[in-house]
Amino acid sequence: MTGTPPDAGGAVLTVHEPMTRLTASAEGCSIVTRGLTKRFRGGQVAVNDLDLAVPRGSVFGFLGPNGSGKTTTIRMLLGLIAPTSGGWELLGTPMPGGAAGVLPRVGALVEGPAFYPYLSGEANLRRYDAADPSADPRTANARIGLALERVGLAAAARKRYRAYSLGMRQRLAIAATLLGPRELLVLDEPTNGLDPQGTREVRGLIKEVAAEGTTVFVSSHLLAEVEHMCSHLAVMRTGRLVAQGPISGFRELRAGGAVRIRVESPDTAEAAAVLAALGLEGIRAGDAEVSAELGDAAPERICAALVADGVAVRGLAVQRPSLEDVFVGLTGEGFDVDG
Ligand SMILES: Nc1ncnc2c1ncn2[C@@H]1O[C@H](COP(=O)(O)OP(=O)(O)OP(=O)(O)O)[C@@H](O)[C@H]1O
Repeated sequence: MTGTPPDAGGAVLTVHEPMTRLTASAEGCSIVTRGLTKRFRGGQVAVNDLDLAVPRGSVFGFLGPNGSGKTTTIRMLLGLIAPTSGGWELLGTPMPGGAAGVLPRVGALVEGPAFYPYLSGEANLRRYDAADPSADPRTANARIGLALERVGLAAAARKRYRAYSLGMRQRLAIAATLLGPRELLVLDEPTNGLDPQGTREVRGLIKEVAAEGTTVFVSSHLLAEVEHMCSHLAVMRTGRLVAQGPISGFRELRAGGAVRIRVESPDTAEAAAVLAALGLEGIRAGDAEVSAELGDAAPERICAALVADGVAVRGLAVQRPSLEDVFVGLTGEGFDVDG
């Protein structure tokens, strides 16, 4: 394989445009995929030639619009479905051959676990624990107690599941993934359907688990969520990886994006003409505002030119691109910013 080495925690952002091939080495990575591809019967290519490198110890946001292939990728990683081609490693071990040794060290939340509404949180976890052949029944109490403690449900352990809030239910689902010591946690859209309070709870919990040294791989279609939680990001678009790297790299991409000047005015045609006469590019006119790329122009000169031309200026703002703009540029689609 040729091309860019994987970023295993450095400051390099790989933007796959045109698609570049990672020399994905397992060193320093909890997850590595090489050319991972899934074509469903019927011809749909859900994941296309995916090269991921997830640094050990990272909180890795796997971001993409609905249908971009996140769940399919996660299901392949966990051995729930077989890839059409390509390979992958978990915790430095080639898969699927190493599954028996590796999967007990990996906690996963893909489809929400089925809990019994009339049983307590603790009793539900006990059922989960009992179903795990690798778990020693003699230490079940300690394991369950610790898992409940870690997700902040120790006080509500005896409450029935049906009395739990949405956030508590999801924390219990995460507790079920933490019944053993895990080096890697894989969570598919863990805050989907949660209210803001539940989202905060789960986000806080993920940060705590990561602070204890567990690598967390978390998928989301919500940009705002991963932005505040993750150290690294990968962005998917229709089954392909468009960029991956530390979040700082995405912020740099934003800093390098075009700064725009926005003029609020009822005289949009005149304002646009003044901006054009000043040599500004990328002019966009709306109902009561006009914007353009600022380039090297000084905002105060633009303001003076508008006023000198008799344009009624109601507002003037210099705008840096948001991280949202960066993603729209990478994926061609917007993300739900607030959920
Ligand atoms: N079992 C299947 N058979 C055929 N097509 C499938 C199957 N599972 C998923 N797909 C298709 O593969 C594509 C990727 O789906 P996937 O669920 O992986 O995306 P996603 O990014 O997780 O989206 P979402 O956030 O909506 O779950 C979609 O077009 C989906 O319709």
